[in-house]
Amino acid sequence: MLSSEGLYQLVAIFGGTHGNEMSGVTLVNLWIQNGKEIQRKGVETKPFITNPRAVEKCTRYVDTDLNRAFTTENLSGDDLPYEVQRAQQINETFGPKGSPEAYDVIFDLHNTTSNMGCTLILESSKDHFNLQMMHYIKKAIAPDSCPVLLTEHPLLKYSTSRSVAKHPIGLEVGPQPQGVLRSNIFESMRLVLKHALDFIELFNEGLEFPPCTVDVFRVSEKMDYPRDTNGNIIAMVHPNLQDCDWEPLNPGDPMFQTFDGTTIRYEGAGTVYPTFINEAAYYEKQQAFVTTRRETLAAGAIKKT
Ligand SMILES: CC(=O)N[C@@H](CC(=O)O)C(=O)O
Ligand SMILES: [Zn+2]
Repeated sequence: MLSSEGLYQLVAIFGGTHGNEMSGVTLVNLWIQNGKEIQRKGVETKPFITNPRAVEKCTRYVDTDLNRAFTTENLSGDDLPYEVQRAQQINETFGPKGSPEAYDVIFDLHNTTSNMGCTLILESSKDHFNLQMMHYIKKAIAPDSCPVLLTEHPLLKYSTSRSVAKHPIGLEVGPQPQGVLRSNIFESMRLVLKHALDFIELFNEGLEFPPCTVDVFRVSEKMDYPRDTNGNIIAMVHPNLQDCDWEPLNPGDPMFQTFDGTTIRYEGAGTVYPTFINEAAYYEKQQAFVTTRRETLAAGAIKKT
């Protein structure tokens, strides 16, 4: 049985890791003013704006993407774009990454322009605490769905802000345009967070969570837009694929549509489940969507000692 020690859980809620993703920015600012909604017995929860300059400018970042900046080199380096300095400060306050002093749990609140609904992002298939939490949230939110995206991948994994915590959890809710607040998206993010904090409180009170399984979508392949030799995009996401995050894409299915109306089809080996379809922030990352594959993960029992 996996267990955790200590009198209380140290929890942080990050908003504004991307300054134009308004649900997290707004919720965190709300909770900085009045934290009653996020208080739980035996849990210390700190709401925190991770990239205040980007929030001020309502832009994803100022110099470089903060949610890619938490690499070992960055965290010890000293040439320093704004977001790298910020990464070092965040690592000091909420980490150090990989150390016993690090925060137990960090929720990092994001919005996407993709039609992903309310997605939980898991970084490790071996994080039984997070798997148990996600199992709890999925049950609490049913019949609404709450897909889990597993970003564990030898090449596609990236070094997130939340990765300084022992148990990093990304919350990705969409569709919502950059710089825009939509009440439905805001409220669904808030509700998932409520269930997540309830889970931590129950765990902290000594409740035992029996073994369980969690269905996840594991990141498989990054798909770029078709481009000409100058790097310019020559096709758009096909209308049959647009907004169809988490739905099966089979070999032969339409994937892109060129400006003269030609269909480009998916030619992979088997069925995949695309997500982050047409995410605005990923044009600069040469990514039209990612494919995922379904998997069932097992979580062992957990109980606080
Ligand atoms: C649209 C967006 O910003 N998504 C996040 C996903 C994550 O937090 O893992 C990112 O690319 O950093
Ligand atoms: Zn984001």
